[in-house]
Amino acid sequence: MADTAVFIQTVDSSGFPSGPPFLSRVLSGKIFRMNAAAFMQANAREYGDLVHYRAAGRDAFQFNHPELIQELLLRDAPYHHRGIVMQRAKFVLGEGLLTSEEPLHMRQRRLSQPAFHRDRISAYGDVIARFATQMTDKWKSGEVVDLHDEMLLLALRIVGKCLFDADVESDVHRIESAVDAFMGFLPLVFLPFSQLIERLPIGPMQRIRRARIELDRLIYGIIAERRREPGDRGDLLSMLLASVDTEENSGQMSDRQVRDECLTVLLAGHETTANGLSFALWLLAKHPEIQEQLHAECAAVMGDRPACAADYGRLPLAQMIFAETMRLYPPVWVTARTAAVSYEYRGFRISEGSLLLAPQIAVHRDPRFYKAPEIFDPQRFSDAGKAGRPRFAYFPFGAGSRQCIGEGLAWMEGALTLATIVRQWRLTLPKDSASDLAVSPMITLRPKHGLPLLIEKRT
Ligand code: HEM
Repeated sequence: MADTAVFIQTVDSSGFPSGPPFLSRVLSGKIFRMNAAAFMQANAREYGDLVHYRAAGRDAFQFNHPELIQELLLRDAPYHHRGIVMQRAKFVLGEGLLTSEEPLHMRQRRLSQPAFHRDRISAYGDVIARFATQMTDKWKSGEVVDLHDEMLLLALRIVGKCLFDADVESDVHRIESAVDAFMGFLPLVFLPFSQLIERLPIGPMQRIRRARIELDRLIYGIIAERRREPGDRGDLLSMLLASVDTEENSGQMSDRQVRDECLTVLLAGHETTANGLSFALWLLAKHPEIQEQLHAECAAVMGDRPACAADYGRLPLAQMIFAETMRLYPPVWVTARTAAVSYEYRGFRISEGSLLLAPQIAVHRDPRFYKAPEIFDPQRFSDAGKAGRPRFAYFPFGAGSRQCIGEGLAWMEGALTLATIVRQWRLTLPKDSASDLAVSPMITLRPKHGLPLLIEKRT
């Protein structure tokens, strides 16, 4: 049995935990722009469970052990603000759930929560299965298809329909290019004087401003349409609008706030799920034996009919495949905070403004908690496989008061979409495909060059 006790390396001369030298390279932004995930993985391997370095002109602390992750995301949460990427993301997202601080965040979360209740998620299950079937009905056997594009489109349609009862199909390309523009913002955040750069008329900022205008037009359009035909449709937008209507005069929630929440959920709710699904399909193409096991599960549960919400609980292998995929390729690959105050932590001083980083991408591949961590093995998420593993060795949806509000929807989407595809289709890597999947760790972890796979209809 591996030694799983917390290991913090000897303090260096400056009174911090150990960390990588050549700080100037980190400061240059190059590491964060090109290589942040690999950098954090190397830190975890080489410097132990709490690593210190300088990044973006601040002290950065990297937390690499489940016990430390729990302390960071739960116990010490009152000492923290959002990470700097989310703080700057207000430029696009405003004060939505992802970016807002307490007490606004908690109030908005309470208002939004009913739309993500278990009973609502079951109702969304049938929408997921229907849209996934519509997608595969258009596929042609023997073609190589970029399934990342397909997953983005699917996830966007699902979130649009379930949470806004809106058909976003005609706006998909506008939304995607807005997301791309937004991702291009990430490298700028880590440059010195990044707040000044935001105000400059340079290419990436111009693109983001244009994207924001496009997104505003779309969201305010959906809101206006709903105001013309008010009523409770049981979705998130109904809940937000109802609260505007009742609280308008008390000034507690404005139209702008509804826009911020809608935009946040639209962006947070589709790119992550689409990336998770894409990684799962790639892993299934790479592991035909596991793909066949999933096909057998789907055939036993669904026979010749398409999936429906009620199948979700009967597809344990589909769920385990999605779980193991997010272990290896967590769509949110690092969870970040900044210290809102200075505080003592395990004998160290964390000063106000420090960056606090919990990298899923490193902890999920820690050999102390996952034997042969590079191997894709969905059985790690069977009851027996999970037994004895610390809760915070796996946190693809974060934890604590900021834990993903859409987690239930994402699990349902993951399992039902994989089942819909694999029941009828066989996926293989096209000839001459690289044996590794190139990934791009921006705000989310995404396949770098799309996901071209050969799809063949099963007979
Ligand atoms: C596989 C898919 C998904 C993954 C891996 C994922 C991951 C995460 C993570 C790690 C966080 C916490 C961030 C932090 O602590 O700073 C988060 C927050 C959030 N997610 Fe997700 N997410 C997924 C799908 C969704 C979906 C489907 C929705 C909505 C439809 C959604 C909406 C949100 C929102 C609104 C927040 C902010 C919650 C808050 O701060 O109260 N996510 N997500």
